[in-house]
Amino acid sequence: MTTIMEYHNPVLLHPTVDGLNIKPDGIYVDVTFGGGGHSKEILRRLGSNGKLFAFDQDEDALANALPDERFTLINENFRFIKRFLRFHGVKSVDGILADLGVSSHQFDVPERGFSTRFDAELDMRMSQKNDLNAYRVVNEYEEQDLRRVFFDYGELKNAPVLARTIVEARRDYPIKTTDELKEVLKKYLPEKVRNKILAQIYQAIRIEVNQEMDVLKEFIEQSLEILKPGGRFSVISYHSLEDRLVKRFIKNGMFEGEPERDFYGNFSVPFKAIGKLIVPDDAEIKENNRARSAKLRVAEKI
Ligand SMILES: C[S@@+](CC[C@H](N)C(=O)[O-])C[C@H]1O[C@@H](n2cnc3c(N)ncnc32)[C@H](O)[C@@H]1O
Repeated sequence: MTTIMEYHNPVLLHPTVDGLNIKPDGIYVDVTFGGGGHSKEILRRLGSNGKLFAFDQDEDALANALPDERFTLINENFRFIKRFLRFHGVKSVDGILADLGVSSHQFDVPERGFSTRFDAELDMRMSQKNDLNAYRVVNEYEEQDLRRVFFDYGELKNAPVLARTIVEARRDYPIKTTDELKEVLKKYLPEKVRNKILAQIYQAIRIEVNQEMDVLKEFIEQSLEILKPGGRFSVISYHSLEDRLVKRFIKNGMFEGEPERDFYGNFSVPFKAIGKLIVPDDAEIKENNRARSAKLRVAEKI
Protein backbone atom coordinates (compact mmCIF):
# COMPACT_ATOMS: atom_id res chain seq x y z
CA MET A 1 0.00 0.00 0.00
CA THR A 2 1.40 3.40 -0.96
CA THR A 3 1.63 5.92 1.83
CA ILE A 4 1.23 9.64 1.21
CA MET A 5 4.92 10.31 1.99
CA GLU A 6 6.02 7.87 -0.69
CA TYR A 7 3.36 9.10 -3.05
CA HIS A 8 4.61 12.61 -3.55
CA ASN A 9 6.85 15.13 -1.87
CA PRO A 10 5.04 18.45 -2.44
CA VAL A 11 7.08 20.99 -4.39
CA LEU A 12 7.32 24.63 -3.19
CA LEU A 13 4.73 23.75 -0.55
CA HIS A 14 4.74 26.94 1.52
CA PRO A 15 5.10 29.61 -1.20
CA THR A 16 2.38 27.92 -3.28
CA VAL A 17 -0.11 27.81 -0.41
CA ASP A 18 0.99 31.25 0.89
CA GLY A 19 0.12 32.51 -2.60
CA LEU A 20 -3.53 31.60 -1.99
CA ASN A 21 -3.67 34.05 0.92
CA ILE A 22 -6.10 31.71 2.66
CA LYS A 23 -9.17 33.13 4.36
CA PRO A 24 -10.33 30.71 7.07
CA ASP A 25 -13.90 30.55 5.73
CA GLY A 26 -12.98 30.60 2.03
CA ILE A 27 -13.58 28.06 -0.73
CA TYR A 28 -10.41 26.70 -2.34
CA VAL A 29 -9.60 24.26 -5.13
CA ASP A 30 -6.50 22.08 -5.52
CA VAL A 31 -6.83 20.83 -9.11
CA THR A 32 -3.86 18.43 -8.91
CA PHE A 33 -4.46 16.49 -5.71
CA GLY A 34 -1.91 13.64 -6.24
CA GLY A 35 -0.65 12.61 -2.81
CA GLY A 36 -2.48 15.53 -1.21
CA GLY A 37 0.58 17.41 0.07
CA HIS A 38 -0.68 20.84 -0.95
CA SER A 39 -4.27 20.00 0.02
CA LYS A 40 -3.23 19.03 3.55
CA GLU A 41 -1.51 22.39 4.00
CA ILE A 42 -4.59 24.24 2.72
CA LEU A 43 -6.81 22.35 5.18
CA ARG A 44 -4.38 23.14 7.99
CA ARG A 45 -4.88 26.86 7.31
CA LEU A 46 -8.65 26.74 6.74
CA GLY A 47 -11.15 27.31 9.56
CA SER A 48 -14.04 24.99 10.34
CA ASN A 49 -16.30 26.78 7.81
CA GLY A 50 -13.79 26.69 4.98
CA LYS A 51 -14.06 24.26 2.08
CA LEU A 52 -11.54 22.53 -0.14
CA PHE A 53 -12.41 20.81 -3.42
CA ALA A 54 -9.67 18.78 -5.09
CA PHE A 55 -9.41 17.24 -8.56
CA ASP A 56 -7.31 14.38 -9.85
CA GLN A 57 -8.04 12.45 -13.01
CA ASP A 58 -5.92 9.52 -11.85
CA GLU A 59 -7.88 6.79 -10.04
CA ASP A 60 -4.72 5.96 -8.04
CA ALA A 61 -4.96 9.34 -6.28
CA LEU A 62 -8.31 8.37 -4.72
CA ALA A 63 -6.47 6.16 -2.22
CA ASN A 64 -5.04 9.34 -0.69
CA ALA A 65 -8.41 11.08 -0.07
CA LEU A 66 -8.30 13.03 3.18
CA PRO A 67 -10.78 12.16 5.92
CA ASP A 68 -11.98 15.69 6.60
CA GLU A 69 -15.54 16.93 6.25
CA ARG A 70 -14.35 20.21 4.70
CA PHE A 71 -12.78 18.22 1.85
CA THR A 72 -14.24 16.81 -1.41
CA LEU A 73 -12.14 14.87 -3.96
CA ILE A 74 -13.40 14.84 -7.55
CA ASN A 75 -11.96 12.13 -9.83
CA GLU A 76 -12.17 14.18 -13.04
CA ASN A 77 -10.01 16.18 -15.40
CA PHE A 78 -9.57 19.79 -14.29
CA ARG A 79 -10.48 20.92 -17.81
CA PHE A 80 -14.05 20.51 -16.47
CA ILE A 81 -13.43 22.49 -13.27
CA LYS A 82 -16.39 24.81 -13.77
CA ARG A 83 -18.86 22.05 -14.56
CA PHE A 84 -17.92 19.81 -11.62
CA LEU A 85 -17.78 22.62 -9.09
CA ARG A 86 -21.23 23.68 -10.21
CA PHE A 87 -22.38 20.08 -9.71
CA HIS A 88 -21.26 20.53 -6.09
CA GLY A 89 -23.17 23.80 -5.84
CA VAL A 90 -20.11 26.06 -6.16
CA LYS A 91 -20.09 28.94 -8.63
CA SER A 92 -17.19 31.02 -7.38
CA VAL A 93 -14.07 30.37 -5.30
CA ASP A 94 -11.41 32.26 -3.34
CA GLY A 95 -8.35 30.47 -4.67
CA ILE A 96 -7.15 27.81 -7.08
CA LEU A 97 -3.88 25.87 -6.84
CA ALA A 98 -2.34 23.79 -9.64
CA ASP A 99 0.84 21.71 -9.39
CA LEU A 100 0.92 20.56 -12.99
CA GLY A 101 2.29 17.44 -14.60
CA VAL A 102 3.00 13.96 -13.40
CA SER A 103 3.31 12.87 -9.76
CA SER A 104 6.28 10.92 -8.38
CA HIS A 105 3.86 8.04 -7.91
CA GLN A 106 2.99 8.03 -11.62
CA PHE A 107 6.71 8.12 -12.51
CA ASP A 108 7.53 5.34 -10.06
CA VAL A 109 4.91 2.79 -11.16
CA PRO A 110 6.66 1.07 -14.11
CA GLU A 111 3.52 -0.06 -15.93
CA ARG A 112 2.22 3.51 -16.27
CA GLY A 113 5.00 3.98 -18.84
CA PHE A 114 5.97 7.55 -17.77
CA SER A 115 9.52 6.81 -16.71
CA THR A 116 12.53 6.35 -18.96
CA ARG A 117 13.95 4.08 -16.21
CA PHE A 118 11.68 1.09 -16.87
CA ASP A 119 10.43 -1.00 -19.75
CA ALA A 120 6.65 -0.86 -20.01
CA GLU A 121 3.82 -0.96 -22.51
CA LEU A 122 3.37 2.38 -24.25
CA ASP A 123 0.69 3.99 -22.07
CA MET A 124 1.37 7.39 -20.37
CA ARG A 125 -2.29 8.11 -19.65
CA MET A 126 -2.89 10.09 -16.49
CA SER A 127 -6.45 8.81 -16.44
CA GLN A 128 -7.24 5.20 -17.16
CA LYS A 129 -10.47 6.47 -18.78
CA ASN A 130 -8.50 8.20 -21.53
CA ASP A 131 -8.93 6.61 -25.02
CA LEU A 132 -5.67 7.96 -26.40
CA ASN A 133 -2.48 6.35 -25.14
CA ALA A 134 1.18 6.36 -26.13
CA TYR A 135 0.74 3.18 -28.19
CA ARG A 136 -1.81 4.91 -30.41
CA VAL A 137 0.31 8.05 -30.79
CA VAL A 138 3.42 6.04 -31.74
CA ASN A 139 1.68 3.50 -33.98
CA GLU A 140 -1.28 5.33 -35.47
CA TYR A 141 -0.29 8.97 -35.91
CA GLU A 142 0.59 10.17 -39.40
CA GLU A 143 4.21 11.10 -39.87
CA GLN A 144 3.48 14.84 -39.96
CA ASP A 145 1.54 14.62 -36.69
CA LEU A 146 4.38 12.75 -34.99
CA ARG A 147 6.73 15.43 -36.26
CA ARG A 148 4.51 18.14 -34.78
CA VAL A 149 4.36 16.33 -31.43
CA PHE A 150 8.16 15.96 -31.20
CA PHE A 151 8.83 19.47 -32.43
CA ASP A 152 6.18 21.39 -30.49
CA TYR A 153 6.10 19.43 -27.25
CA GLY A 154 9.61 17.95 -27.07
CA GLU A 155 11.32 20.96 -28.65
CA LEU A 156 13.38 18.39 -30.59
CA LYS A 157 15.16 19.89 -33.58
CA ASN A 158 15.44 16.48 -35.26
CA ALA A 159 11.69 15.86 -35.00
CA PRO A 160 11.38 15.04 -38.75
CA VAL A 161 13.94 12.26 -38.64
CA LEU A 162 12.53 10.81 -35.40
CA ALA A 163 9.03 10.74 -36.91
CA ARG A 164 10.29 9.15 -40.14
CA THR A 165 12.26 6.47 -38.26
CA ILE A 166 9.20 5.48 -36.24
CA VAL A 167 6.95 5.35 -39.30
CA GLU A 168 9.46 3.14 -41.14
CA ALA A 169 9.97 0.79 -38.19
CA ARG A 170 6.28 0.25 -37.50
CA ARG A 171 5.63 -0.88 -41.11
CA ASP A 172 6.99 -4.27 -40.06
CA TYR A 173 5.70 -4.64 -36.50
CA PRO A 174 3.85 -2.38 -34.08
CA ILE A 175 6.06 -0.71 -31.46
CA LYS A 176 4.56 -2.03 -28.25
CA THR A 177 6.87 -1.10 -25.40
CA THR A 178 9.09 1.76 -24.26
CA ASP A 179 12.17 -0.47 -24.75
CA GLU A 180 11.10 -1.18 -28.33
CA LEU A 181 10.71 2.55 -28.92
CA LYS A 182 14.20 3.19 -27.51
CA GLU A 183 15.59 0.42 -29.76
CA VAL A 184 13.95 1.94 -32.85
CA LEU A 185 15.40 5.38 -32.03
CA LYS A 186 18.75 4.22 -30.68
CA LYS A 187 20.72 5.85 -33.51
CA TYR A 188 19.46 9.23 -32.28
CA LEU A 189 20.22 8.57 -28.63
CA PRO A 190 23.99 8.99 -28.28
CA GLU A 191 25.22 7.95 -24.84
CA LYS A 192 26.20 11.47 -23.72
CA VAL A 193 22.77 13.05 -24.28
CA ARG A 194 20.64 9.90 -24.17
CA ASN A 195 18.75 10.71 -20.99
CA LYS A 196 18.06 14.30 -21.98
CA ILE A 197 16.73 13.37 -25.41
CA LEU A 198 14.69 10.48 -24.06
CA ALA A 199 13.15 12.84 -21.50
CA GLN A 200 12.19 15.21 -24.34
CA ILE A 201 10.69 12.37 -26.41
CA TYR A 202 8.70 11.06 -23.44
CA GLN A 203 7.55 14.55 -22.51
CA ALA A 204 6.32 15.14 -26.06
CA ILE A 205 4.32 11.91 -26.20
CA ARG A 206 2.93 12.43 -22.70
CA ILE A 207 1.74 15.97 -23.47
CA GLU A 208 -0.02 14.69 -26.60
CA VAL A 209 -1.58 11.67 -24.86
CA ASN A 210 -3.02 13.83 -22.11
CA GLN A 211 -3.71 16.84 -24.36
CA GLU A 212 -1.95 18.87 -21.70
CA MET A 213 -1.69 22.19 -23.53
CA ASP A 214 -5.37 22.38 -24.54
CA VAL A 215 -6.41 21.21 -21.07
CA LEU A 216 -4.27 23.90 -19.44
CA LYS A 217 -5.76 26.64 -21.60
CA GLU A 218 -9.34 25.56 -20.88
CA PHE A 219 -8.53 25.35 -17.18
CA ILE A 220 -6.94 28.82 -17.02
CA GLU A 221 -9.87 30.43 -18.84
CA GLN A 222 -12.42 28.78 -16.56
CA SER A 223 -10.38 29.63 -13.46
CA LEU A 224 -10.65 33.27 -14.35
CA GLU A 225 -14.44 32.91 -14.64
CA ILE A 226 -14.90 31.24 -11.28
CA LEU A 227 -12.41 33.17 -9.17
CA LYS A 228 -13.94 35.95 -7.10
CA PRO A 229 -12.39 39.41 -7.51
CA GLY A 230 -9.38 39.34 -5.20
CA GLY A 231 -9.25 35.52 -5.53
CA ARG A 232 -5.82 33.93 -5.92
CA PHE A 233 -4.34 31.68 -8.58
CA SER A 234 -1.17 29.75 -7.65
CA VAL A 235 0.35 27.61 -10.40
CA ILE A 236 3.50 25.46 -10.51
CA SER A 237 4.62 24.41 -13.97
CA TYR A 238 7.46 22.09 -14.97
CA HIS A 239 8.33 22.98 -18.54
CA SER A 240 8.62 26.14 -20.56
CA LEU A 241 5.55 25.45 -22.71
CA GLU A 242 3.28 25.38 -19.66
CA ASP A 243 4.99 28.28 -17.98
CA ARG A 244 4.71 30.40 -21.12
CA LEU A 245 0.91 29.96 -21.20
CA VAL A 246 0.54 30.78 -17.51
CA LYS A 247 2.86 33.78 -17.70
CA ARG A 248 1.23 35.26 -20.81
CA PHE A 249 -2.28 34.86 -19.49
CA ILE A 250 -1.37 36.55 -16.22
CA LYS A 251 0.36 39.38 -18.05
CA ASN A 252 -1.98 39.94 -21.02
CA GLY A 253 -5.18 37.99 -20.34
CA MET A 254 -4.50 35.97 -23.49
CA PHE A 255 -2.24 33.09 -24.55
CA GLU A 256 -0.91 34.59 -27.75
CA GLY A 257 -0.58 37.99 -29.36
CA GLU A 258 -0.88 41.35 -27.73
CA PRO A 259 -4.02 42.82 -26.15
CA GLU A 260 -5.62 45.84 -27.76
CA ARG A 261 -4.48 49.10 -26.23
CA ASP A 262 -6.47 52.30 -25.85
CA PHE A 263 -5.38 55.71 -27.09
CA TYR A 264 -2.96 56.06 -24.17
CA GLY A 265 -1.38 52.66 -24.71
CA ASN A 266 -3.15 51.10 -21.71
CA PHE A 267 -4.94 47.78 -21.76
CA SER A 268 -7.07 46.04 -19.17
CA VAL A 269 -5.97 42.70 -17.80
CA PRO A 270 -7.90 40.23 -15.65
CA PHE A 271 -5.04 39.32 -13.29
CA LYS A 272 -2.45 41.17 -11.25
CA ALA A 273 0.81 39.25 -10.77
CA ILE A 274 1.71 38.81 -7.10
CA GLY A 275 5.47 38.89 -6.59
CA LYS A 276 8.00 37.51 -9.02
CA LEU A 277 8.54 34.04 -10.41
CA ILE A 278 9.45 31.64 -7.56
CA VAL A 279 11.75 28.64 -8.03
CA PRO A 280 12.93 26.06 -5.47
CA ASP A 281 16.24 26.66 -3.67
CA ASP A 282 19.19 24.29 -3.88
CA ALA A 283 18.24 22.51 -0.65
CA GLU A 284 14.77 21.63 -2.00
CA ILE A 285 16.19 20.43 -5.32
CA LYS A 286 18.74 18.29 -3.48
CA GLU A 287 16.00 16.67 -1.46
CA ASN A 288 13.49 16.34 -4.29
CA ASN A 289 14.86 16.03 -7.80
CA ARG A 290 11.40 16.57 -9.31
CA ALA A 291 11.52 20.15 -8.01
CA ARG A 292 14.44 21.10 -10.26
CA SER A 293 12.34 22.45 -13.12
CA ALA A 294 9.47 23.89 -11.03
CA LYS A 295 8.32 27.46 -11.58
CA LEU A 296 5.65 29.04 -9.41
CA ARG A 297 3.54 32.01 -10.48
CA VAL A 298 0.93 33.64 -8.28
CA ALA A 299 -1.75 36.05 -9.48
CA GLU A 300 -4.81 37.81 -8.09
CA LYS A 301 -8.02 38.31 -10.02
CA ILE A 302 -8.73 41.99 -10.43
C1 LIG B 1 2.53 16.96 -9.69
S1 LIG B 1 1.24 15.96 -9.17
C2 LIG B 1 0.51 16.83 -7.84
C3 LIG B 1 1.05 16.48 -6.50
C4 LIG B 1 0.36 17.13 -5.33
N1 LIG B 1 0.45 18.57 -5.37
C5 LIG B 1 0.90 16.60 -4.02
O1 LIG B 1 1.31 17.40 -3.17
O2 LIG B 1 0.91 15.39 -3.82
C6 LIG B 1 0.06 16.22 -10.41
C7 LIG B 1 -1.23 15.43 -10.22
O3 LIG B 1 -2.21 16.08 -11.01
C8 LIG B 1 -2.94 15.14 -11.73
N2 LIG B 1 -3.34 15.79 -12.98
C9 LIG B 1 -2.53 16.23 -13.96
N3 LIG B 1 -3.25 16.78 -14.95
C10 LIG B 1 -4.55 16.69 -14.56
C11 LIG B 1 -5.78 17.07 -15.16
N4 LIG B 1 -5.82 17.65 -16.35
N5 LIG B 1 -6.91 16.86 -14.47
C12 LIG B 1 -6.89 16.27 -13.25
N6 LIG B 1 -5.77 15.85 -12.65
C13 LIG B 1 -4.60 16.07 -13.30
C14 LIG B 1 -2.00 13.98 -11.95
O4 LIG B 1 -2.76 12.80 -12.08
C15 LIG B 1 -1.15 14.00 -10.69
O5 LIG B 1 -1.65 13.15 -9.70
